[in-house]
Amino acid sequence: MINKLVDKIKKQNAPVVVGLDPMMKFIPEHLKKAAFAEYGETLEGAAEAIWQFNKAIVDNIYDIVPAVKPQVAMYEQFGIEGMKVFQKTVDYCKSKDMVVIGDVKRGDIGSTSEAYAVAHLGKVQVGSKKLSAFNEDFATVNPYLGSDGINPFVKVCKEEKKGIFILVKTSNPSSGEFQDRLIDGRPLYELVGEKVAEWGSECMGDDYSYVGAVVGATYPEMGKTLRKIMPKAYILVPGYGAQGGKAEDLVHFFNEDGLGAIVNSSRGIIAAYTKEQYAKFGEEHFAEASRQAALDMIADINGALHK
Ligand SMILES: O=C(O)c1cc(=O)[nH]c(=O)n1[C@@H]1O[C@H](COP(=O)(O)O)[C@@H](O)[C@H]1O
Repeated sequence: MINKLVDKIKKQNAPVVVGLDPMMKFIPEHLKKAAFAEYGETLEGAAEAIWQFNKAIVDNIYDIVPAVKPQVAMYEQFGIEGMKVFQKTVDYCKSKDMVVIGDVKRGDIGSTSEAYAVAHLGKVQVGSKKLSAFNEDFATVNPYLGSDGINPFVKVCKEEKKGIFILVKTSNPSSGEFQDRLIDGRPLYELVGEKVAEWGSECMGDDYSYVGAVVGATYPEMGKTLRKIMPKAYILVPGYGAQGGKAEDLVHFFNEDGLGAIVNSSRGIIAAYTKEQYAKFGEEHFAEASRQAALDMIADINGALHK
C-alpha cells in the first residue's frame, strides 16, 4: 500500500490527505433534514446524514486527492450505526481507488494489539475462513506500550502489504508534556522516531517503508529533525489549516525527492463552505466548496515545495 500511496501522490501531484471527520455541526441543514425525515432524530438519522455528507465530498475530490483519513471517533460516537457508516465510507473510498488511512490510534498489550491489527488491516479467522472486517489500507497507531504494541501491526502489514503511521510528535498544544521530555539528554519524540526507523526497516516498499510516522505541522523544527532520523518513513502531517500549520512550515517534512510526507486537512476541507473564502458556493454546494479548498491546499503546498 505504501507503493500505491506514493504512486497516487506522484500521479495526482498532491501530497495531501483529506480527513473525513464529519462533525454534526458541519453537516448542512438540508442533509440533516432529509435524513431525520426518513429516520427521525435517531442514531440512524445521524448516520445517514454523515453518509450523505461523506459521499458527496468523496465524489468531488477522488480525482484530485490520493487519500482520505476517516477519524473513527467521529463515527463511534453514534454507536453501531456510526461504525456502519465508517465501514461504508472506507468501502466507498476504496471503490473510488482512494487510499484509506483509518485514524484509529490503537495500541495495547501484544495479544490485544494483534486483534486491533486484524480488525483494521488484516483478516479474522472464522471457522475455516479468513474474513476482512474494516479493511483500511493504513491505520494510525499509538506507541506508548512499546514494541509489544507495535509488532502485531508490523506482522499484519507484512502479510497484507498494508501500512501504519505511528504517533511520534503530535500536533496538539500539550503534546510536549510527555513527548518532549528529555531522556538521557534527548527528547522522547526523537527516541520514538528512531524506533519507527527500526520497525520500518523490516518492511520496506520500493522506496519507503510500510511503517510511517505522524508528526504535527505545528512543530516544523521537530519535523525537520525527525525527517533526518527516519529517512524511509512516510510522515503523515496533521495540523495544516484549522490548527494553524502553514505550507512553508511543511517543506522540511519532505525529502529531497519531493516525497516522504502527506499533509492532512480535515475541517479545512470538509467544512470549507462555512468559511468566508468559500461562502460563494453556499451550503447546498458544500462539496464543491470542499473540492475548491482541496485544490487550493494542493497548490499552496506545491507552491511552497517548489519555491
Ligand atoms: O493521527 C492523526 O491524524 C492526528 C495526529 C495529530 O498529532 N494531530 C491530529 O490533529 N491528528 C488528527 O488529524 C485531524 C486534524 O483535523 P483538522 O485539525 O480539522 O485538520 C484529526 O482527525 C485529528 O484526530
